[in-house]
Amino acid sequence: MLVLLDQTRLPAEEVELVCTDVPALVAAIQSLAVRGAPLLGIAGAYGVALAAARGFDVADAAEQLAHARPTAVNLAYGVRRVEEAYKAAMARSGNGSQRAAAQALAEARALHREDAEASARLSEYGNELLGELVPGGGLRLLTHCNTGVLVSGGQGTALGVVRAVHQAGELRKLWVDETRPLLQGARLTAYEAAREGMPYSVLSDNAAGSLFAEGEVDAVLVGADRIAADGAVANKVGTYPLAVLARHHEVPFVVVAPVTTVDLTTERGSDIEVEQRPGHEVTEIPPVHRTGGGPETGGGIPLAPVGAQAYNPAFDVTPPDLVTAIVTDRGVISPVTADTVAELCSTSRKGTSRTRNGMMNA
Ligand SMILES: CSC[C@@H](O)[C@@H](O)C(=O)COP(=O)(O)O
Repeated sequence: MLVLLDQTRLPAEEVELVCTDVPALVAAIQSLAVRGAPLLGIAGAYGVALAAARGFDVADAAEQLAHARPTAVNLAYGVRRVEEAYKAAMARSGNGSQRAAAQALAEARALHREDAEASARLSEYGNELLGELVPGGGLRLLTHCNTGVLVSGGQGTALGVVRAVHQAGELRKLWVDETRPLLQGARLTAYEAAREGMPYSVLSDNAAGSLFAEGEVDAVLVGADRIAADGAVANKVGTYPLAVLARHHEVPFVVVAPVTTVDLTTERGSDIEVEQRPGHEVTEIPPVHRTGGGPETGGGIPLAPVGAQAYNPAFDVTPPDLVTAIVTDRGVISPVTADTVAELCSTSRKGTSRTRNGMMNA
């Protein structure tokens, strides 16, 4: 079985969600009980291992899991990687499905461990980059959605960098966008920031403009769900307006993501499939415990007339020219162009990679 922390119940309760089969895990992914690009990859990987261990149809399980949500490329990456390991082990051992199941689990664990290692490098490189972009320390950082330990095998992506800045004694303020409609910022990032003792404030998403105008933001740090070959970045809806604000106010806009989030098979940002979610997430305040209420409602407190139509994309796409830098576990991409993305992706994991201004990271 797979035991997850149910993120829909945070910060009120820390409740475990036990998945004993693939449909339960698919439901957990779709309800955002488990969410965030790197964690989706890890969960998908373990989901395939679970299917193998329990004797389910692994190809069918992989298909269901890979398509549970469309935007975060890490989900399909994790699923397909473990599926391939299982298939290769089956081919080697004939009918030895137990051995193949063990191989699938080993592959999921390897992916989990690699994500933790990648996140440590992201924190290090991101912290270094901020030191260059905003010299002098005492940083006021703005972030969107949730990108910390809750979504990673390690410290996370953007919030992992914030944590490194905080541990270095250089975080003056973390501005936490509430991240409507599902409030991953107010519920989850604030939960992590509080546990870490960070100085933070939650703001409504539409207060970000006045915060920039008052000169209160030194840099924006966000994660990514998919980075296209042209450097466009899909991330939680509300990221693109922050990038526009950052450009207008001449504030660095930095994306932090493992290289597994770069999808060279998606040529342009406009090719990225953006998940559309149910309207009731916008038109209702969600109940902590879903009680049903029919197809038109999510069982929450109505904010709009029942039956109101809603526009509810889960993500938006920020064009590369608005991105100051992408911090990856292989180094920093800046400027962000199709060429610099391709160059970074072509470097070997253990090799050196060019970073901004020709500097090198080990
Ligand atoms: C490290 S997480 C990067 C992204 O996955 C994160 O910013 C995000 O958009 C998560 O969206 P969610 O819909 O909560 O899964």
